[in-house]
Amino acid sequence: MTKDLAAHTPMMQQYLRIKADYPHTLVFYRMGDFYELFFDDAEKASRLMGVTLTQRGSSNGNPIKMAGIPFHSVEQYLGRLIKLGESVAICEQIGDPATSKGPVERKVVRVVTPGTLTDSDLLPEKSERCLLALQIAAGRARKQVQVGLSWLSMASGALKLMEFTVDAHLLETRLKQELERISPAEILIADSQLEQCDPLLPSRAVTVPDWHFDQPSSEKALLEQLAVATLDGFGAQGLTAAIGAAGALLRYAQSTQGRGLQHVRALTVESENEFIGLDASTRRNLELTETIRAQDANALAPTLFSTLDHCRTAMGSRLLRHWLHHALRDQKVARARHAAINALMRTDACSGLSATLAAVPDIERITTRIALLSARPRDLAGLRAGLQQLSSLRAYVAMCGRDADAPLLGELHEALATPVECVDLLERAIMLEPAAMVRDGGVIARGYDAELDELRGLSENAGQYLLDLEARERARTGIANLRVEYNKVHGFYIEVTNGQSDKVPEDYRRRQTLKNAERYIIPELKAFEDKALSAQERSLSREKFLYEQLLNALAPHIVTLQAIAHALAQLDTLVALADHAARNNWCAPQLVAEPSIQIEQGRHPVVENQIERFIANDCQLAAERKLLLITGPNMGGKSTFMRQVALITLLAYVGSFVPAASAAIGPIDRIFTRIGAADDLAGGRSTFMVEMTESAAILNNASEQSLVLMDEVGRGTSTFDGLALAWAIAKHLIDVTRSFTLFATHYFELTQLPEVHPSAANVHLSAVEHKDSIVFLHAVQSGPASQSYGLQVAQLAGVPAPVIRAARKHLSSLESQSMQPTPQFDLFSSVQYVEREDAPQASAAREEIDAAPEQAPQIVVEPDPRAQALLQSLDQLDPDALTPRQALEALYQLKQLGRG
Ligand SMILES: Nc1ncnc2c1ncn2[C@@H]1O[C@H](COP(=O)(O)OP(=O)(O)OP(=O)(O)O)[C@@H](O)[C@H]1O
Repeated sequence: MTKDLAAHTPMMQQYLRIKADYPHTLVFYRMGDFYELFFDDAEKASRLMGVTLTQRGSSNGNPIKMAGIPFHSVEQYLGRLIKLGESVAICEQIGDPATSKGPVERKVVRVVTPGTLTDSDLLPEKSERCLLALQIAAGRARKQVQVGLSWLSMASGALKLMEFTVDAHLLETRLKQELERISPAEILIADSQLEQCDPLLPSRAVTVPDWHFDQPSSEKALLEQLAVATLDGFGAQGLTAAIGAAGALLRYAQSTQGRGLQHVRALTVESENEFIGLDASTRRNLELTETIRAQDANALAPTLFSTLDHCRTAMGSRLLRHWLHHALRDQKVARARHAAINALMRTDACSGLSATLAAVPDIERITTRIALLSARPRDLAGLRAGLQQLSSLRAYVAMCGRDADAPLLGELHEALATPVECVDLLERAIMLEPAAMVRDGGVIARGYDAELDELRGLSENAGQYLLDLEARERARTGIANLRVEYNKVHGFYIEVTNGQSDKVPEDYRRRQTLKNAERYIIPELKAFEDKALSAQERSLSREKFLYEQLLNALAPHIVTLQAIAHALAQLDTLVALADHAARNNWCAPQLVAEPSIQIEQGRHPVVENQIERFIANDCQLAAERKLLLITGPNMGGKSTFMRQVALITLLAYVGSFVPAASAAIGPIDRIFTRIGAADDLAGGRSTFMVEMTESAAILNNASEQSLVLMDEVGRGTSTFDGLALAWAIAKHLIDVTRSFTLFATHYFELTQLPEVHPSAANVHLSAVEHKDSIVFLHAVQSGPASQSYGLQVAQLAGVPAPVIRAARKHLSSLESQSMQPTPQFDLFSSVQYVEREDAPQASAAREEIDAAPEQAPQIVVEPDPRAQALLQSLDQLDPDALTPRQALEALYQLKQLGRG
C-alpha cells in the first residue's frame, strides 16, 4: 500500500508515512474530535474494541477501511487494548489548521505500551507493570549461556539489572523462574534472538534491531541517563549482557514517551543469591499473590497478599507485594523489619499512622508524571496534601522510640522530613481545588503571578465595568435607554434608539445601523474590548505557561520525592504488618544461625482466617532431624500443614511476624514445592511429566539450606513405579541434598525410612472414625498414620452409595488376599486400635500405633464398647440447647461412661 504513495490522497500519504514507522502498533490518528484507525488497524481495532468498521472514501482506487473513537473517551479504549497486550501510537495534530496548506501536520507524541504505562487510569493501583529487556549470549564455558536482564518500572523509575550464567539445558527453568519473579508486562529482545527466545517467554516479545543491544553504546546511554562517570558505584561493572539489555530498554522506553526519562536516576543490580529462591510453581503453589486457579472463578479467593494487605496507600500495597516475592536471605534486613513492627505494636501509633496514611496519595506515580511532564493539576494538589501529612507521620514514628530498638524507624523518620521548598511552591502555585485540566483554567492560585491575576481580573470584572460605563454614558448624554452590549460578530457597542440619535455626542462612531436603532463605539469601549476579548484567552494560555514552568520547577525535587515515596511505602507496609500481627496474635520469629525450622503452634496465615477453628501444629526440623514423612488421611490437613511451614518460613524472611506461638528459623536459601498434580496440556506435558520435571528441578538444585515440600510424589504413575520413585527421591533428599524436607505420602513403605535414616522422622495427621463417617482432628502427631479413610472421604464427597458399597466389598476382598498386598494397602493393614489415657483431642478418639514392621500385616480392630457408648452420648448432645448446669451434668455423665 505504501509503495506507491503518490497515488494516495495527501492526507493518506501523511498517514501512511507515519504508519510505516509503527508497523506493529495501532496508530490512533487524530482527526478533529476523533482518533481514527485505517486499513488493517481499523479491522483489528473494530474486532478488539467493538467499534464499527466503516469506510472513508477511497485512496489509490481502493476503499479505505476506517474505525474511529471520540477523543474524549480515548482512555477507556486504550485501557481495553493494553489489557489485550496491544500497543498504541497516539498521533496528534501539531500544526495550526488555520495556516496549514494541505493536511495539518501530525506527529506521534507517545506510544502507549503494556510495559511503559504511567497514566493512573491505565495502571493497576496495587502492582507494578514493568518493561524487561533480555539478552542471551554464549557463556565462557562450553554448553553454558549467559543471560542479561534489565527491567524498568516506568511508573516508579526503578531500573534494575541482573546477569547470570547457566547450563544450556537449564536455561528454560532458570529463565522462567526469574521472569515469574519479575513478572514483566512487556519483553524486549533483539531481532536475531527471536527464534531462540520465543519458546522460552511467557508472551510474545517486542523485537528491536540487534544494534540496540550493542554494549559500548548501551553503557554510554546508561551513564548519560544516570549522570555518572562510571557504573562501578552501582556494582554493575562487567555485566555486559545486562548493560546491553539496559541500553535497548532505555531507548525503547524513551521512544514511547517521546522524551527523556528524568525520573530514572538510579540503578540496582540484583544478584542471583540475594533472595530466597522461589521457582515459578512454588510462587503459585504457595498462593503468594495469585491463587493456584488464577484463571477461573476462584481468582477472588484470598491469597497471602490479600490477607496481609491492610496498606492504606497504593505505594504500600505494591511494596508489600514486592516483599512477598523478594524475601532477602540476609537475616539483618528481616530482623530490622521485625524490630520496627515490634516497636509499632508497643505504642498506639498504628491507628494514628493508618488514618494519616489514608490521606496520602500515590506520591511515587505522581512524581513520575511530574518528571514526564504529564502530571495533572489534581496530581499536584494531591501531592501537596500528601506532603502536608509528613510532619504528623513523623511525630507518630517518633512515638515508637525509633532509635535504640528500631533503627529502621529512625531511618524512615529521617526520610520523611518535609521538603519545605517544594511544599511552599505547591501551596503558592496551585489552587485549593484546581480544575481537572489545565486547558479549562482555574488551576494556578491567586497571588502567584501578577499578570495572570490582572488578566483574570479583566475578564471577571467585565460585567461590572460595562454597567458602570452604561451609567456614565446615560448621565453624560441624557439618553435614558442607552445600552452597552456585546455580540460575537460586532463585539462591544453602545445602542441608541432612533428617537434619541440627536443626543449622540461627537465622539460616538457608528458601527452598525438597525431598523430602530444605531450602534456606536467609543475609544474607551474599543480599548476595553481589545483587552477583555483577549483576556480570557490570554489568561488560559498564561496558566498553561505557568503550569509548565511549575512542572519544570518541581523537577529538582524529583529525587527527594522518590525517597519520600519509598519511605512512605515502607512505613505503610510495616504498619499493615503490625496491624495484622496484633489482630491475629502473630509472634516475632527468631532468625538464628543454626540449621533449624522450629515452629510451635504454627497456623496457616490464610486458612486460619477462613475457617472457624484452626488447629495449631508444631514443626520441629533441625540438623539432626531434616525430613518429616507426613502420612494421614485425605483431607487430613497434610498440604495445609506443609504450606504453613513454608509460609511461616518465608514470612519470617520477608520481615513479617508469623502465625505461631514461637518460631526459630535458621538460614534458608530456597523453598521448593512439588504440590498438586496439574496437567500442562498447553505445554504438552502430562500430569506425571510435570510431577517429574518439578522433582528433577528440586533434586538438582536443593541444598542443605533449602526447604522442600513434596506432596504425594509418585502418585501420577503405577503404584510400584510411584512407590519406587518416591522412595528413591526421599532417600536422595535425606542423603545427598540433606534439605529440610516435608514429604507427604500415602505409601506406607516410606514410613520405614526413619529406621535406617535417623535424620528422618514420621508424623501424621490424625482422624477418628465415627459410625461410617470420619472426623478429622487436623493435629500433627508423631509416628506414622494407620489408615487412609479413603472410602469415608469419598462418601463425604458425595460418591454414590452403590459405588461406595462396591468399593468396600472390593477392599475387603483385596485385604483378604493379604499374602500379596499392594504397598498402598500395606499402609492400612498393620494397625490396631488401643485406647490411650492421654489422647489429646477427645477421650473417645482412638489413637493408632503402628505394629512393629516385621509383624505380619493384619487388621486387628477391637470394637471398644465404652468408646462407642461415649461417642453415642456425645452425638446426642446439643451444646447450644444446654444450660450451663445441664452441660455440667452431661460432663459428669460422660466421665462416668468413660470409666465403664
Ligand atoms: N490445622 C487445621 N485446622 C483446621 N482445619 C484444617 C487444618 N488443616 C487443614 N484443615 C482443613 O482441612 C481441609 C483439607 O486439608 P488439606 O488439603 O491440607 O488435606 P490433605 O491431607 O492435604 O488432603 P489430600 O491428601 O486429599 O490432598 C482444608 O481445606 C482445611 O479446611
